[in-house]
Amino acid sequence: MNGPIMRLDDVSVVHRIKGAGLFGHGSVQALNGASLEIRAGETVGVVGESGCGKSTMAKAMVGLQRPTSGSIIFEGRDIWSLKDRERRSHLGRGVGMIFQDPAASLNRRMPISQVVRDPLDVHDVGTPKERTARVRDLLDLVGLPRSAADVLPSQLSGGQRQRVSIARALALEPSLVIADEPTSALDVSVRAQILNLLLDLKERLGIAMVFVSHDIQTVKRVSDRVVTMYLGRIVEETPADRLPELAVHPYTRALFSATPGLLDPIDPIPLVGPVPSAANPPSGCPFRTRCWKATEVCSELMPGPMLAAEGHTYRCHHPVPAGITTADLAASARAATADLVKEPS
Ligand SMILES: Nc1ncnc2c1ncn2[C@@H]1O[C@H](COP(=O)(O)OP(=O)(O)OP(=O)(O)O)[C@@H](O)[C@H]1O
Repeated sequence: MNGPIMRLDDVSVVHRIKGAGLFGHGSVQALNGASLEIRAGETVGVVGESGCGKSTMAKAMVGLQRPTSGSIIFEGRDIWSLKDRERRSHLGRGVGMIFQDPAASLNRRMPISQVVRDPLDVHDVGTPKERTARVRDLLDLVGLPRSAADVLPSQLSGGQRQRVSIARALALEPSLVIADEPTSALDVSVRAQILNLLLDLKERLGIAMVFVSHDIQTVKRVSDRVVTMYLGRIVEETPADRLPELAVHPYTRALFSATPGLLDPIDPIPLVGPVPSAANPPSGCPFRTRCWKATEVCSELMPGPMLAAEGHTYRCHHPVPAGITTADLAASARAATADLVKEPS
């Protein structure tokens, strides 16, 4: 299958906040007009600073967050137009979710065998005997000893618990796994093991994956395509092997320029000030208040998606021209923002 297995079409999520704003209420646009396609077997990485909407998008894809507008089509069905029960069944069978913190996402009173078996019971898959055998296979698949079946999550290490989460996410043979920071709550020593397990299983089972992470180096390594988000918007979608030097959005360049190990020498592009509040975003392009290339048009108009190359789209009025290195960009950003950016003391 070459077409997308999941398609997001102009998806927005607005949270109402009680007790905020002049009249005792306000809103946060956590996701703003996100459009994205996920194809069978591919890995799409999602990067961006804290609060840019990565988790909100992931939750909408897996059925945990209803969009305020827009549609999400998974395997031919518009998931948010389905009745709750149908949606749970369609997504539950087709999409697995791996959360950041396995300690919080596993029912602490259930023995591991039941945690892994739960999706099979809920979706009434196979006979009781087949379910028991499937749990054994899943524990083998994720490298847990069979003795782990009888213990509680609290009796396992963090890495082992994340193996349980992976087994549970794979129980119904999904075609798509959404992994939201799957290794960041783990000890550094086991992160690589869990990441390698996830990638190995994804490859062997031909699953597509959405990989949300702050760890930009890892995202680049594991992804086919990388989506950059800023203040609820997807601002660039780039084939991973073109990163960082062929990214054309100033924000993608800035984000990657501050990541050790990608450019030698590392030369961070300075940005002005913090990320604005999602409750009160700037007009036009949300990045313009921190962007050294911004002009008047940026405050008036959010740029539409534009095509840089096959599989490479961006939303920017002043994309970085081809051939400009990050070092050149860092120099021009420093010159443009010299009086605005405070050097760290
Ligand atoms: N339930 C909620 N109610 C109100 N605001 C929310 C809610 N969930 C998220 N937000 C806000 O929506 C925005 C996007 O949040 P989200 O968690 O999706 O970002 P993120 O990129 O995943 O951040 P992080 O990397 O820190 O997990 C943030 O401003 C956040 O404070």
